[in-house]
Amino acid sequence: MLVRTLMREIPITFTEQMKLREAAVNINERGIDGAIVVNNAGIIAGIITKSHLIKAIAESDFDQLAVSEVMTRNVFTLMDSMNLNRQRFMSELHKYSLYPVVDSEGKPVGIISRTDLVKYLSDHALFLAEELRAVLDSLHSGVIAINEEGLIILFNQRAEILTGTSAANAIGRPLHEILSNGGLQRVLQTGIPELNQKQNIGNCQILTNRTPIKQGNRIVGAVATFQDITELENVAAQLEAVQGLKSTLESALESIFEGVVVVDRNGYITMFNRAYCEFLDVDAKEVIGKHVTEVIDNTRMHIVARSEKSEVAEMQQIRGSNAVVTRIPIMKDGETVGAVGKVLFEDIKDLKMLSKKFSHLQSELEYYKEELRKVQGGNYTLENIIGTSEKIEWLKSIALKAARGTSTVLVLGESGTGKELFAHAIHNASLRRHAPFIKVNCAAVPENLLESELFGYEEGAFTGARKGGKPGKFELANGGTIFLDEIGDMTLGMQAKLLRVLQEREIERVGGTKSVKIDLRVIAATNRDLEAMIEKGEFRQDLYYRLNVITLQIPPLRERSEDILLLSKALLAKIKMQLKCEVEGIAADAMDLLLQYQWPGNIRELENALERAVNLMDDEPFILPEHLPPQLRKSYKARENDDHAKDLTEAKNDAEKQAIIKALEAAGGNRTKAAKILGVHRSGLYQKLQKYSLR
Ligand SMILES: Nc1ncnc2c1ncn2[C@@H]1O[C@H](COP(=O)(O)OP(=O)(O)OP(=O)(O)O)[C@@H](O)[C@H]1O
Repeated sequence: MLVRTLMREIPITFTEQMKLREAAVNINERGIDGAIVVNNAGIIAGIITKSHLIKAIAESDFDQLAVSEVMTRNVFTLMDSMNLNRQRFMSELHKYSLYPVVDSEGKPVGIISRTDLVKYLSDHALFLAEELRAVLDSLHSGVIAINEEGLIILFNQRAEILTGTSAANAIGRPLHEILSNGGLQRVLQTGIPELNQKQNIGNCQILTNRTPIKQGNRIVGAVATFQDITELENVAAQLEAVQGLKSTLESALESIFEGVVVVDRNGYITMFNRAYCEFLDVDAKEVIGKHVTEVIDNTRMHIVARSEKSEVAEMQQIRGSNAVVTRIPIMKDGETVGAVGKVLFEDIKDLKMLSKKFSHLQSELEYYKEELRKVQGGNYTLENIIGTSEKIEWLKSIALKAARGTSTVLVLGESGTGKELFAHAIHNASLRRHAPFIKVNCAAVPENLLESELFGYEEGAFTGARKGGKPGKFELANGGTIFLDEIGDMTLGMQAKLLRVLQEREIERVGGTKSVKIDLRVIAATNRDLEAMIEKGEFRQDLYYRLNVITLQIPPLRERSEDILLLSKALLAKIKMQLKCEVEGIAADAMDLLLQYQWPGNIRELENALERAVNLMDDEPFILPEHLPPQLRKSYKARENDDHAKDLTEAKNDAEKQAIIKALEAAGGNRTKAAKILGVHRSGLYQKLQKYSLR
């Protein structure tokens, strides 16, 4: 339109029009998409292709226009490529000063004066330049271009943001002053594009494409586009982490033996592990995406996926098995977004088997605990005390009563009669049974160590004292029972200290300065005659009274021969288990020997005799007399020959018993008075009363 208007406004002669038409036709015939260039006077100045024309205008300084020169240069280039006669064209150039215009199809559409052409094109080009600038600035990518000399000629807004440099500051300056990375300079030199290059600009991760700008084959600059991929990289890193986690979880779920299923909020399966696939004989690919009710019988997963309540260890009939399952809702931001289900046991039978195995293991554990207790010094109860004799039954009943309280108990009796056994049994029948039972053998600990053994010591109390000190047995037994065995062997000095503990119920460590309250029950035992010791000044009477609150006088085995049979059987069973041997029992004549023997070593001696016998046996099923220790056989013969002596002892015992009964009658049942009548100590009378079962 503009061209047509211009044509009308520019006066042109008919001849000129003809000439122009001729020239235009020439161009048209050659099929060039371009324009004939005429000068101010309408003389044809040349022809120009559209692309060259735009370039020529872009490169021109319109204020000091040298279009004709530019055009001339381009025209010559064009003419050369078109094989046109340059001479002829040059002469035409002088004749006309007009610019004809052809359309994109090469048809001449008018003429334009040089001034108007320049004006038109310059208006148009400026518009183009502004439009281009707006486009470049709207790009999310940074664009930087340099010219042949490496000077920045293009720097869009995004490049300003990325580099923190304004375009005004950057344009015209060498690239390296703005960017440390010399990639663009390299591309300018090599002409080789560098695509998808990662680099850091400031804190941003940038993806760069660098390409050379070419004119023909000549590199006239280089352009780089920059894309900020920091966010993308962060997202990618997060995605990678999530992917890693997902695959770890998946492989963990795959490798466990229990079947696991995961459903979304609507009950559609999103995960189904290998174990579940095997259980149901299905393929994971087939079931994922299906509704859980289509895959698992009697499932409640879709219900749990909408609730907030877990269902733990529920029975569920799946493929004819009574499976045990657990269903747990998956919560996200306080909302249920799905559920995870787990088959704990494919069949309840497995659970039963497991529970059987468990109880088996538990009983094994109990067995080992029991064995350990034995190794650690026995843990007897009243039931372990064998014997049905009246004396033993009575003692057990007293022991039970003593167990209910906290009073000190004194256990008297010959060696091996079971004093320690009773001490244990009292502790185990008492409320203190879960607290420690601490035994101290007063005869076994050297005198100079007994004090620190019982009371403990503070650090630095004496040379060789352990760092940090050491608690004594009293402290260790706190809350429980301390069993002072062989109390008769304690020195008078220690007796005084023990008395203080019993009175004040507090102890002080050796080398310490503060007292510690203790709560314990004391059970003392001895095979010595404490009263005789008191008389000789070897045992403190006051301590004796403190200890002698409840006394258990354990009878020697010879005074309860009715227990020998039972004890022998029980002890033999114990020995058989320990030695892992087969013995059917004790032959009658061997049993006679056991029954008649006086057993100075009491039950310990009986146990040893039986153990010896078992070791001496060959293939005999029963213990025979010859397996028993010689002293038993000897004493049997001696006894046969010594019936009179036996009668004498019995007669003596009978007389003693009668004398006590009479004294008690005379004293009206008052034991202190009776003891005085008999001329014995009160405790001596008590012992006799127990001996003759006179209650
Ligand atoms: N009534 C009983 N039933 C079963 N075993 C018994 C009985 N009495 C004692 N024994 C066993 O006899 C052995 C000696 O018992 P214990 O050590 O209790 O005697 P004691 O009187 O404390 O001996 P000592 O005075 O030498 O310390 C132990 O092996 C114990 O198990």
